[in-house]
Amino acid sequence: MNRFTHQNARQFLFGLDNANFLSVFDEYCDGVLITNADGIIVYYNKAMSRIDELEPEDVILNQVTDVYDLDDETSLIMQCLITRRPIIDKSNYYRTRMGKFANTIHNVHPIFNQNQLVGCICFVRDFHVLTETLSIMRLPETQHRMHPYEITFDSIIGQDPAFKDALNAARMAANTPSPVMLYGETGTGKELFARAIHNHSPRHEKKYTPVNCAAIPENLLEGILFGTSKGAFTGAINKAGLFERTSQGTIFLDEINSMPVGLQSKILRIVQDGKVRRVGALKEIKFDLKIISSVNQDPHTSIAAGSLRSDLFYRLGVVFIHIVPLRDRMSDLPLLVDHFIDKHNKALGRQVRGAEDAVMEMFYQYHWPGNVRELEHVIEGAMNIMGPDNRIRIKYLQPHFAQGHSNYRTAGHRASRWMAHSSKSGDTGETGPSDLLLNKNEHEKKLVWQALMQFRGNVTRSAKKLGISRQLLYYKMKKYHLSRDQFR
Ligand SMILES: Nc1ncnc2c1ncn2[C@@H]1O[C@H](COP(=O)(O)OP(=O)(O)OP(=O)(O)O)[C@@H](O)[C@H]1O
Repeated sequence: MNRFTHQNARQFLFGLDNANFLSVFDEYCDGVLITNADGIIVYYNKAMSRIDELEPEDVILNQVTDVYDLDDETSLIMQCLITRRPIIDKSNYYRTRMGKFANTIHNVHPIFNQNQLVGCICFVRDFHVLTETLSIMRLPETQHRMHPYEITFDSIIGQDPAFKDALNAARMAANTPSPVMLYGETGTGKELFARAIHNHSPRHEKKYTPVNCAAIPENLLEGILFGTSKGAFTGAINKAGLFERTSQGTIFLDEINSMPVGLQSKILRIVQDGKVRRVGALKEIKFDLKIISSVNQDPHTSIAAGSLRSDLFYRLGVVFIHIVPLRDRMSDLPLLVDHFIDKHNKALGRQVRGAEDAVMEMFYQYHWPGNVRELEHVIEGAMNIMGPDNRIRIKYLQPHFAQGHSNYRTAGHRASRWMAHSSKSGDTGETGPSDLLLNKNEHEKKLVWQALMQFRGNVTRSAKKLGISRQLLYYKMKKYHLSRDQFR
């Protein structure tokens, strides 16, 4: 018989006077479990007891590996104690020794007392609710502020040649059943492309299901995608997965390179067979879907790193579309800025006319790690605080953007595209400190380049911006080996 109580256990771990804070956890919404340095459970709250369906009295002062059907390798608590490092947001699928299965997210932290490891504290969030609903799909971004059905290729802004190629490829692929893989950094518009493909496809009246593979715990993903069958595991119910439920529509597997490789092989098999089998079921069910997937890392790098199966890449990347990052299509900046000002004018009932030159200059010089999404947020943020003014000015930019911009410049990336261009054209951009003429030329070339970039090679508008005649601008372009086509 277990003769220990909570109070004994607290004393066991921390000593009498230091354990009063533990009462905070008694009613805490998530499970909380504390062990000593040997993995002996010394605290176990009510939420934990509900998740495991075990009584604290049966658990406290037992070894973790005796309570759960886990060993030193598979128990996150034991791993935390062995490595002495925290384990953050790790999904877990475990079984208690009494046979209860649980789907959880674990956060486990080692506890040190004067540099001595004395135990660990484990916070456990129950994901049972998710398995019940099986509807963990990512909702389309609210920022679209456009009904998803309204997203067409016309709502995707960009004239850059590589970007237009991507749009054309997507437009053509919308009419075929072949899978499409979108590759682009965060915020480049992958979801927008996926939605436009669906809306242009013959399947547009059927369902469109976006699934954020990175956001769903590994152990739930299989059931969510393929469905579950009663008896597959304790508590499992008959439920169709998203492949089945999207019948004849389009499924968008976002960030497929974050999906566990084991599950990637299953996806490959079912895509090849055109049939899906619910977890724990014998019967296979046919499906007919357009599959769009996305990767946010160069697939060849992901394959080399082992996070993407090459066979899946070749299967799903039949049509492979690269969406270029914003920093590589800066000629689209004016268009995008106008588009977002217009969009937020409508949303906020404003009449903002544009951004002042200094803002555009700043935008050109920035590297936009968050791509178009970041640009939109910067504009929206400014429009929220500019009062009745009708131009976006530097003072309205959010401090974090100004900070990010300044960090980027201080890190030596100033006008990186400019520098890249200078070195490409054989001009290193380096000037001796006393070489005034060279410095002047360098500065002039930079201004010409920026104006042409801003107006996408339009000489009349660029000359006007620079305050010089068109003839003089042509002369300067010749002098600096710049052609209009470079900026279109
Ligand atoms: N070319 C574009 N034209 C208009 N809006 C765009 C464009 N590209 C992106 N956006 C806007 O930027 C935001 C982010 O786009 P989206 O969610 O499609 O990016 P993503 O590549 O899927 O990002 P993540 O990988 O982080 O999910 C959305 O609000 C979208 O409307």
